[in-house]
Amino acid sequence: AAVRQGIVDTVQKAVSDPQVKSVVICGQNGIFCGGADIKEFGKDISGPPLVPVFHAIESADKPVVAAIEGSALGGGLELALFCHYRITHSKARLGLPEVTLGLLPAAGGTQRLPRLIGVPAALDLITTGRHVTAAEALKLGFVDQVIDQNTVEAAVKFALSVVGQSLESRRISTLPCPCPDADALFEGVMQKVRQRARGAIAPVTCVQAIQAAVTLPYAQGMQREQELMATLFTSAQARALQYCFFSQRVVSRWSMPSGARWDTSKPKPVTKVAVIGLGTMGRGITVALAQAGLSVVAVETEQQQMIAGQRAVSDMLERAAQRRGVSSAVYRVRYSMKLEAVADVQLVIEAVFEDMVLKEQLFKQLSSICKADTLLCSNTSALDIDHLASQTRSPQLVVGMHFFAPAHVMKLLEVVHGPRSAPQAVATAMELGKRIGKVSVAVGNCRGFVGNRMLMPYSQEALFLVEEGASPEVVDRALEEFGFPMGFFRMSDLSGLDVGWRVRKADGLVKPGQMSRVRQGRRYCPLGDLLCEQGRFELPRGYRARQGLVSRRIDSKEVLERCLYSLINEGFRILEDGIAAGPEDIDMIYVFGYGWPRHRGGPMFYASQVGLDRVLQALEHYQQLHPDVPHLQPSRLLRKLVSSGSPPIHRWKEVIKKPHSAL
Ligand SMILES: CC(C)(COP(=O)(O)OP(=O)(O)OC[C@H]1O[C@@H](n2cnc3c(N)ncnc32)[C@H](O)[C@@H]1OP(=O)(O)O)[C@@H](O)C(=O)NCCC(=O)NCCSC(=O)C[C@@H](O)CCCCCCCCCCCCC(=O)O
Ligand SMILES: NC(=O)c1ccc[n+]([C@@H]2O[C@H](COP(=O)([O-])OP(=O)(O)OC[C@H]3O[C@@H](n4cnc5c(N)ncnc54)[C@H](O)[C@@H]3O)[C@@H](O)[C@H]2O)c1
Repeated sequence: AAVRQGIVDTVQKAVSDPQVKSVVICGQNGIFCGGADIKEFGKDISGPPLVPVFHAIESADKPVVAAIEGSALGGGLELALFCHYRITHSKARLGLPEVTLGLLPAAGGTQRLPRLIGVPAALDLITTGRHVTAAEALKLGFVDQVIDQNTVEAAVKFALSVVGQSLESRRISTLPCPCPDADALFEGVMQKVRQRARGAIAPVTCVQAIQAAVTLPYAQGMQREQELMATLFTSAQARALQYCFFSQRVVSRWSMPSGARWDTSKPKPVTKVAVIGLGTMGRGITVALAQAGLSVVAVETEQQQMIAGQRAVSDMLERAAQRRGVSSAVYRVRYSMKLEAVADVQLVIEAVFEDMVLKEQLFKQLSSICKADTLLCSNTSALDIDHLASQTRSPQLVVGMHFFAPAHVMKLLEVVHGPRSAPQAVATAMELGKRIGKVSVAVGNCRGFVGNRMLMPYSQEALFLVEEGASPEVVDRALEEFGFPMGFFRMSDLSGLDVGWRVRKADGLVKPGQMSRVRQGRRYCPLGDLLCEQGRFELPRGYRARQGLVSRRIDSKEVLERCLYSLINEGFRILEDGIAAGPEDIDMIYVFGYGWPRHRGGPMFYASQVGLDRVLQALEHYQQLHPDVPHLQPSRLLRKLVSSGSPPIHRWKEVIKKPHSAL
């Protein structure tokens, strides 16, 4: 509000003062403007509205120049689009990211950008919300000059040089918005955007707003933009997406149950890293590290794997170099079949088979080969980090760095601390994650950590539903309509059914050829094991007949409630155990690592929106029907929150109060 008032007052003064011949609008401290203050949304918005004053800028009879440094995003770029000229520093980033917040650019962005750069380019920028470099903005035609010098000085010089020149062609509102074959274009775009949006409404509404720029005169288009914004502004999806924006920043301010925190723990400098194992994960991790400019030593003991791994890493780095327009020689990766090659690195990431005996042995070896202050990290999916730490001479320097496949693409990194992990070790792993572009979340040590631990009840429910009569397609369809890119069964097929099979075998759950539906004292579905044993895919019908199970019709409501609420229930247990510091940590893990639809804000935020009492009631209902399924037993924390009146999500920590560590 204060910035808006400042703009209104100053623009009015500058426009009406005859002494002023031209005007430059700039930001402070090297940043033009990040757009509207998202924290104001959802509250009563005070202060003056911007659009009328923006129009006063455009209709001024003296040149107004935007001097863009740092960022011009959202309302910031819209302000610049009302200026007559835009001078931009080469390092600036520009864009209309409102769609990522569940909104549309409502200060004229949807009506003005297409007039300036054409409808197809505007559709791309506004429906994806992507940020572009100054060079791309120049190429697209929405900035006039890109410079490397002092932007404000250059803009002032330019503004003085154009005094007296006609501004007619510089007023975007007066430009036409040509779009040949508009109907066909919008039909095609709408179809693509709907598919990509997976249920998100903002991208679709952005297309409708841009269509108004083509079909309506400017003033009516602006009116339509406001009406469409009003439908998004108070939507649950906008709330969820804005929660994600802030949560992504909250999780970087990590803390440990011991009280250690991000702002009191200094990371160690890391320049040289080793990756052990060049399989699926080791390859992606090597690429992610090398792309961030780190020197990497990759160790693999199997000749064939070494050849295949080296080729895969080189190909990925070659493509990355082409995209960046540099030589692949900038990436520093050395390969070795001997573990001794890692002797001088500052940090090791182990990515060998998921086998505790193998990992134990490797950590013992690493502990004697590496320098005493080397950080030893494991990419294990679920194994006990503390046990691995106990194999080394410096257990305080052991943490989990749990990447997600493909590791050079997926944004999530779980940094797992054991009871003995030093705050500096956690700080170093978190900092390294940030450097390689990951959203890093610090979590406690337990089986499966946060993400995979919550996935267990979810996957079991998916199988139980098939036992009871749903087809795998019915389960997947419900989950995909909810917004997951893939349902449980498609995802299992893709990652390989044998992955979970091996984990269940290691847990002693698999009994070859046996059909018993109770294992280790609780309900169990052996369908996945039977598929692996027999290499067959159309099992459920015969299996149900042999088990004497009567098939029933299951609707998508039950699929969602059982799969999602059991996953959420485990999330509450994780909070209770102090494994995750807060609901934001769980939500960011699910959004960035497990394809949870961002416009639903993550599982814990979703539960808060559905209503905690409704989640509790549903769990109690299913628990009564399935008393042999412990994960349907509502967690104590969920009950406690409901009996405390279901406080909003940002106040849950007050109810959790003293999170105790289960370690
Ligand atoms: C700007 C960045 C690129 C900077 O990145 P960097 O990595 O340097 O830093 P951080 O990301 O860590 O950020 C530092 C700090 O700042 C906070 N922050 C950043 N941006 C914002 C922001 N826009 N608002 C609030 N706070 C912000 C961030 O949280 C950090 O804080 P912390 O406490 O954690 O340290 C990067 O930050 C970035 O990308 N920011 C977001 C940029 C963005 O998305 N901008 C778009 C905003 S939406 C917008 O601009 C809308 C416009 O179109 C204007 C619309 C006009 C208003 C219309 C209102 C009409 C209402 C009609 C409905 C009527 C309803 C009815 O009828 O009822
Ligand atoms: N695949 C996934 O989706 C995924 C996701 C997250 C975490 N993880 C975890 O990452 C680890 C690796 O998984 P993966 O899928 O990459 O396995 P993988 O089978 O694809 O690769 C493992 C590699 O390690 C090599 N290796 C075995 N012993 C070694 C040793 N002593 N020294 C050097 N190399 C050795 C093997 O030859 C193989 O190339 C596991 O702990 C797994 O649980 C996997």
